[in-house]
Amino acid sequence: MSNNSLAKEKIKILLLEGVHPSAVEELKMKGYSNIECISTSLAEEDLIKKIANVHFIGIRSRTQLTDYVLSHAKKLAAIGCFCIGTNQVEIKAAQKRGIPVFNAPFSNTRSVAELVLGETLLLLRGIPEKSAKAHRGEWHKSAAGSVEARGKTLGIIGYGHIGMQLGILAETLGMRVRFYDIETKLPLGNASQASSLKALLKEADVVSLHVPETLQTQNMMAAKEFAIMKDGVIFINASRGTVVDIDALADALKSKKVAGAAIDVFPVEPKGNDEEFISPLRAFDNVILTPHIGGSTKEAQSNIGLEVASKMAKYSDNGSTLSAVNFPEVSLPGHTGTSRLLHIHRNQPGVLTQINQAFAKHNINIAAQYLQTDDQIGYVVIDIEAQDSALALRELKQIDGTIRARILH
Ligand SMILES: NC(=O)C1=CN([C@@H]2O[C@H](COP(=O)(O)OP(=O)(O)OC[C@H]3O[C@@H](n4cnc5c(N)ncnc54)[C@H](O)[C@@H]3O)[C@@H](O)[C@H]2O)C=CC1
Ligand SMILES: O=C(O)CCC(=O)C(=O)O
Repeated sequence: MSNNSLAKEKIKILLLEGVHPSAVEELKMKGYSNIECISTSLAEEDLIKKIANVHFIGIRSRTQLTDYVLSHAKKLAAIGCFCIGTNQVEIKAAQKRGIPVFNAPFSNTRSVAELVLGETLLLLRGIPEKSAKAHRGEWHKSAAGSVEARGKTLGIIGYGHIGMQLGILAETLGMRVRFYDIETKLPLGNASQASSLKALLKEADVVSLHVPETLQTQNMMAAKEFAIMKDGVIFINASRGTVVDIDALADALKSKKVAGAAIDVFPVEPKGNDEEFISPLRAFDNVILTPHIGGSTKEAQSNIGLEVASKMAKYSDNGSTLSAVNFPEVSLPGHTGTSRLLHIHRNQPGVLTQINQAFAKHNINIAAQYLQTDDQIGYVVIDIEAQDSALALRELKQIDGTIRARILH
């Protein structure tokens, strides 16, 4: 966004990847009309051209907002990830440019948990394989290898929002729930925390992954981990594709170590519905393959649209950064009769003192001031008399450590 206040109709918003229309409705209701919607992600060179002119961008999981792409986003004020995962954005690169990133941390939780539970039931009965055979005209009526979920152990790796929700649903079927997490977590229902990943893998009949993509979770399921699992284990991944070594999974399926799997996310995913999906897992009838649709339900998408759009509008309207993933969180009251200025700076000693001294020098009266910092940046919001705003902005831009300063309105 330019450094000065911009009329709402001039604020350009780009929504990619078929973000739900509820987002557009919400933005329009808040007075934003300059919205472009594109149903796919964009190739890097197209993205770079588009992003150069927008103030807000909304994406889902496919658009890669790298440091390089963001270096072309000179006007960008904020990023909305219309999903849970934010690994597709170089978060630190956005932060160092003073760009907050918002997401929807809960809106598709239930959808993922329901899908995983359904897949668990189907895989425990060998349904994908039997169904594939029936499609080819083969009649495979047999109880061999088919078991009930009741009494089986579900091992959840990553006991966050989705893992917890899944655990509760699985208990209603009579499953025993164990989980592994790097944090000590309060178990819901009768679930209990395993002392180590190895301990969990040894005892689970069904292993389901619900961790974020991080350096630590990269290939966290590889040959060594499959070897520890029970023979005939069911394996589910609806977290991120980078978490599982797919070749190791293919080997474990070939050797029947893994009796069935459901995979929703892949190390490399097609950019759009017209691109071929390539994976060694296509060879297996006992693997449910889904095109990253864990969170793709009407309910989830509609809620996500509303949630993220309202966070972007709130930031644009009054500077609130509540629940931004890379920014100091400031929840702000509205301001009437004053002008609001935002100042984003590197977190170094003395910035607030410099600001207050600069304002005092010109007798600029501060009606309200809010400051939050994290380890990297500081975020100050200042309400002043409207007539002082241009001068105040000039002063803010001179402050040592400034990343961005602008007048909201
Ligand atoms: N397939 C799909 O469409 C969807 C996929 N997702 C993916 O699912 C992931 C999980 O979502 P939520 O449960 O909402 O996230 P969350 O942040 O609530 O929970 C993640 C949990 O994983 C734990 N964790 C992190 N690193 C770990 C490690 N190395 N070992 C064990 N535990 C670890 C965390 O402590 C936390 O408890 C998201 O990050 C996203 O990538 C989310 C929604 C839809
Ligand atoms: O629905 C999407 O586009 C992505 C869902 C997802 O993986 C997430 O919310 O992290």
